[in-house]
Amino acid sequence: MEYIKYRFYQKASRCSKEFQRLKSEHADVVLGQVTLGQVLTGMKGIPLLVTDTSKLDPEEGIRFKGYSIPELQQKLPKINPEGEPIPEGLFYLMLIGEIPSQEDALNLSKDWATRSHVPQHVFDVIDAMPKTSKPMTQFSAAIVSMATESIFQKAYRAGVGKKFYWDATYEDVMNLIARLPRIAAYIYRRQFHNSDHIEPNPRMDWAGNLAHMMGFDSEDIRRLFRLYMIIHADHEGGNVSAHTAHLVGSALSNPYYAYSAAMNGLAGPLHGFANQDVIFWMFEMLEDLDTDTPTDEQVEAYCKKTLEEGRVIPGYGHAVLRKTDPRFTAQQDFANKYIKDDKMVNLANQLYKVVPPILGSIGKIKNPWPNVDAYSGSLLYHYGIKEYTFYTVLFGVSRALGVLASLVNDRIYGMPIERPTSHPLSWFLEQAQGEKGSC
Ligand SMILES: CC(=O)SCCNC(=O)CCNC(=O)[C@H](O)C(C)(C)COP(=O)(O)OP(=O)(O)OC[C@H]1O[C@@H](n2cnc3c(N)ncnc32)[C@H](O)[C@@H]1OP(=O)(O)O
Ligand SMILES: O=C([O-])CC(=O)C(=O)O
Repeated sequence: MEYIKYRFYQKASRCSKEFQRLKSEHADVVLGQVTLGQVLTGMKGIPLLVTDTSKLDPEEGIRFKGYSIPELQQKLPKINPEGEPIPEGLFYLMLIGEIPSQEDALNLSKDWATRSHVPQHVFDVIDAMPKTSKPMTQFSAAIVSMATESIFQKAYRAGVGKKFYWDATYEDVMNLIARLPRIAAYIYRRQFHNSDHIEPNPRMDWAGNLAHMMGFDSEDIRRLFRLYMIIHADHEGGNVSAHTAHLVGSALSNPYYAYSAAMNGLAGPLHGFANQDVIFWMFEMLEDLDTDTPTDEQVEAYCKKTLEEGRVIPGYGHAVLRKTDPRFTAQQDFANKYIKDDKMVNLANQLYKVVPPILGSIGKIKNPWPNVDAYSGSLLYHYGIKEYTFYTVLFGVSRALGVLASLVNDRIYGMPIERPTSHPLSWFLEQAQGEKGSC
């Protein structure tokens, strides 16, 4: 058994026993109460999911296996000591629970490079789609079309026993993660560079190779991509993309099905689509105001207009966070360090000053602060990746790291099919007021 798989098995099989023990010995433990308010506002705050890769604190933001983003920037292995850590190290941490050595991270890079061959039919599926289909549509279709390769599906059909499901899932997950950069870059070059494709460089790291295949070979962009792929990788288990992969996977659908479904959720404007929506909205603002350097008053007026039209301010607000997202701060720090006087970066900074008081004054918005999406587009745009309809695909490449590490955990823990209970609206009316009403 290869080293990382063996390390994972050693660690996770102990946790798997704990999971099973809790299930059999402590099933009656009460974890909390569920209020009608929680049911009617998207099940927020109900402790319903077991996810080991990361945990989100409303005030502090995300921690991956206990490590904050600044800690990861210090501790995870780097290729360039002046740069950002490589995402391979974060995947290792989320899967195994330990900060990897440089050698561990580089071995993972090599492992993914050997798994990165994308079957021709996946490219054919992409090429068969009209150019009018959005990059996320192509991404999701490409991923599901790769289910032909699923080792888990074949193993299941062959009658492999439950306790080996994790092994086949692990293989699918590693292959899928290894191939996503090639698929994403293929979509990018097809859509925006006349199908002038660039072959992978098997000697490069996962994120650097993605930049390379998209046509960007500067150290600046590699540094940005490594940061981007780390900060978007996971956000505990309840966000739409992670929860979708977990739910679909719980039916023992193979990882390709589960991750394609997750990408359909990420493509929604309240979730990952916001990172392309932010830059779209910022350009719309500059056009409407007919200036590249609006005053705070002009920006404020435009935000109010957006709200009056019944739209959300993209990149602001969060279902869990109640403070500025540390992923926003990491990107702002990056911009402060490496970027001088850029139009869209300046506007992102200006919005951070102007938007929170406006949203805060409305009253109903629980979090007036920026989330990760408020900054990412400005950075990508600055470095020449101007085709913002593609941005969510980059998010989708990154999110695989956390979500698919969790899927391997799901299978080694032996998690059951997920199946909560539903009731008609009349039942909830009856619970609340003693009578069903007319619905
Ligand atoms: C990677 C990510 O997925 S991060 C999130 C990316 N999404 C965005 O940036 C889109 C803009 N933000 C939003 O729409 C929301 O803040 C969400 C979807 C992120 C969270 O939604 P919720 O948990 O429902 O937030 P909350 O409880 O604060 O919502 C209460 C009300 O405030 C509104 N609200 C919340 N954020 C905003 C915002 N940025 N602009 C305008 N209104 C907002 C909600 O639409 C809701 O209105 P309603 O009562 O009329 O339906
Ligand atoms: O946590 C959430 O609901 C949304 C989010 O920020 C993410 O998935 O990265």
